[in-house]
Amino acid sequence: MAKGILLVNLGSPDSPNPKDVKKYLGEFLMDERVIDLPVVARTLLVKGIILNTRPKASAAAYQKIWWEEGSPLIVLSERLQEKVQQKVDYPVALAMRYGSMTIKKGLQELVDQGCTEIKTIPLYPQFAMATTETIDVKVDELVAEHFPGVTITRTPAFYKREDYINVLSKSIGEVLNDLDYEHILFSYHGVPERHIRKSDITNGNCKMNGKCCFKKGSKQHEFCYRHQCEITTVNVAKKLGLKNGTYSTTFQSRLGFDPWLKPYTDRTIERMGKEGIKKMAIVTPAFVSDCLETLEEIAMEGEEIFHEMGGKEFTVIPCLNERDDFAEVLSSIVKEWATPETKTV
Ligand SMILES: C=CC1=C(C)c2cc3[nH]c(cc4nc(cc5[nH]c(cc1n2)c(C)c5CCC(=O)O)C(CCC(=O)O)=C4C)c(C)c3C=C
Ligand SMILES: [Fe+2]
Ligand SMILES: [Fe+2]
Repeated sequence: MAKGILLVNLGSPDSPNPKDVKKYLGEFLMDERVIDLPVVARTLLVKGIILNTRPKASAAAYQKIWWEEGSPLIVLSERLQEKVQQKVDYPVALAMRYGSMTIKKGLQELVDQGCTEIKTIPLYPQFAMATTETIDVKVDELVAEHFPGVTITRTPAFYKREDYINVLSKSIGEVLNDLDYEHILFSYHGVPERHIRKSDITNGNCKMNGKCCFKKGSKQHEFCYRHQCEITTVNVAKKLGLKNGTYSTTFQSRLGFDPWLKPYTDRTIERMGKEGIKKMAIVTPAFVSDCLETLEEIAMEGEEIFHEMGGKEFTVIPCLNERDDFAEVLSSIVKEWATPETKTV
C-alpha cells in the first residue's frame, strides 16, 4: 500500500477575463454547499441573475491582483505544495475544488504514482460546509466512481493545533512588533448564518448569539465555523498577549441579501475610521493563501474605506502562503497520519 497526499484549495478562474471568470463562478456558485438553495432556485439565482451581472466586476477585480505567473491563490498554493513535498517522503499533489486543476486530476496524478492510500488536506484552517465539507464529499464521489481501489483519510480543520496557532501568531507578531497600531482586526470569510444552522449536529444548540460558540465541550464546535473562527482569534490573542479591546473578529465577502455572520468587516472598518482610529492592522486567517479576497477586497477596498473615514495607516498582514514553518505544520499532519507514533502536537 503506497501513500500519497492531496492538498486541496478553492481554485481560481483560468484567466482574469470575464468569460473565464463567468465559467469559474458558474461552477463555484452552483455547488449546493455554497449557494444552498433548492436546485431550481439556485439555478435561477446563479444562471439567471449572478452570472449576468457579476463576472464583469469580478473580472475587473481579478485583473487588479493577477500576477504574471497566474492567479495568486494558485501560484502560492503551488509554492506551498513544493515546500511540503521537500519535507515528506510521499508524493504530494495539489488540486482545486473549482476550476481546471480538478480534484479528479489530483487523485489521478497520485494513482499514476502507485498511491492507494491518500490523505486529503483541505487548505482551510476552519471547517465550513462551503469549504471542507464540499471537498470531502467531492473526493468521496470521485473515489467511488473512478478510483475504487483507493482509501481516503480526511483531515479535520486544523484551527486549534498548537503548531498552527504558533505559526499564525508568529506571522502576525513579526508585523505587529515593528508597528504602531491601535486595533487589529481578525477578518474571516463570511458565510450565511443559515450555513451555521445547517451544520449544527446538536439540533438547534447553536443560537447564533455568540454565547454558544464559547461554551466548553460542545460537540457542535467540530462543525461550527463561527466557533472555530472565534477560537482562532482567542488563541492567537492569548499567544501574542494582545490586550482586550485592541483586537476583534469580523466576517467579510458577503454576497446577496441573506444575513451573513456578523460583524461585517467593511462596516467595522468604516466605524473604526469614523470613531477616530488612525492606525489599524488586519489579518485574514480563514485564507491560507493570499487571493482576491485579501489582495483586492481587504488590501484595496478595505484600505480605501478606512482612508475615506479619516484613518491613516492600514496594514495588511500576509496569509501564511509558502512560509516554511507553515509547510512544517502540514508535514506534521502528514507524518502523524503516516507514522501515528509521531505525535508532534
Ligand atoms: C454564497 C457564496 C459564498 C460562500 C458561502 C463562500 C464561502 C467561502 N469562500 C471562501 C474562500 C474564498 N472565496 C473566494 C472568492 C469568492 N467567494 C464567493 C462566494 C462565496 N464564498 C465568490 C462569489 C467569490 C469570487 C469572487 C467575487 O466575485 O467576489 C476566494 C478567492 C478565490 C481567488 O481566485 O482568489 C477564496 C479563497 C471561504 C474560506 C469560505 C467559507 C468559509
Ligand atoms: Fe468565497
Ligand atoms: Fe456556535
